[in-house]
Amino acid sequence: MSQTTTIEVPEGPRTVTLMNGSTFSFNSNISTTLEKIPVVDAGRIWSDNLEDRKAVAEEIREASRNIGFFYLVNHGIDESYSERTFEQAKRFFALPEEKKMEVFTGLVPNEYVGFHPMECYNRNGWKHQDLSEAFNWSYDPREDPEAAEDAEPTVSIWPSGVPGFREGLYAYHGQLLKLARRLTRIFALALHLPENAFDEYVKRPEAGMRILHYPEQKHSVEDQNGIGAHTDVECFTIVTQDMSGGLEVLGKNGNWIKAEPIPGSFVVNIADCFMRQTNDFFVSTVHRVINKSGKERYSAPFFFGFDRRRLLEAIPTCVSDENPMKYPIMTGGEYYAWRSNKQKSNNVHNTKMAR
Ligand SMILES: O=C(O)CCC(=O)C(=O)O
Ligand SMILES: [Fe+2]
Repeated sequence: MSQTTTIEVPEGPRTVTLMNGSTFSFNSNISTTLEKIPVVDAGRIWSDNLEDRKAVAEEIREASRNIGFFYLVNHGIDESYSERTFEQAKRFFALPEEKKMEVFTGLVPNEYVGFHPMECYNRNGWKHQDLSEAFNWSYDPREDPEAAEDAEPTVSIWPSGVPGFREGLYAYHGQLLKLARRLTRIFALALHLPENAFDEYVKRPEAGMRILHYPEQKHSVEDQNGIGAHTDVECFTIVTQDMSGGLEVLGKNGNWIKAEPIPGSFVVNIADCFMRQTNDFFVSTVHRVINKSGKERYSAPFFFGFDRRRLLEAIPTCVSDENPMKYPIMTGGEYYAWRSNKQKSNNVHNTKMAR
């Protein structure tokens, strides 16, 4: 999600500066499956036995500190929810551009919600704009079966005259909320904290979601991304991808690793707030999408983080006198708004509108 700009390096590795301020390099645009993304069996996260939950938490701990990505299989969410979401995505993206622009993201300050048109960002400053379009929506307590009484919604904008669109998307969102709250408990165990350590932080979570459409790649992979290399903003992301492939993860050695689709699985990745709060113990790994499948690709990432009213403080097991907190402390709300505005300021439609 975050925006990036390229520092031109004529030959050798390409270097990119991320929206969170850090810089990374990669060796070439070739991606392989030589390195493997770990597969975690989610069945045990629902076990009544604490030892089972601790065992799966240790697997997630290792994945989160080493590569920052893992597949989650056997998660228990019926596939009909993702199928319905992809049907709604196909329907929405097929609408005329003027209709989609009725919910243009530029209409909502400080939030990342609404429609992000095709080729409106160029996250890595490549020759051609990123070849994807997206629609984002956010947390609404009316759609959360476990909502706290005082929970306020974050604004979302919905297109008129598209019956079933909002309902279909929130049906899946509600299922993912339940899974994400459970995973938050497992992440607490993974950080060697009591299982309920983060419960208060996700009663009113930051829980935005998006549907994305990537047409078939038009230009060379040297000149265009589907979504350019970036890191996500919140604590962790749960991605549903179709069977097209194209999601790539940057390994520590600077090579791109393919996150090949595993039917019925999620791809889970650590995002920047968790990296900050764990003082870099968990890695928020750079990733991108280039759709070389020869067909349209659809995906649905769910971004989960802590209550925006709370401070993003250091996690106690990740700081010490020898290893003090590296990041300034601010509320979730301050951090999310800063990132949304930074990303959206690079939307070419905003520039056009300002002229
Ligand atoms: O489409 C995907 O598989 C991932 C998209 C993504 O990384 C994002 O929206 O942050
Ligand atoms: Fe992402």
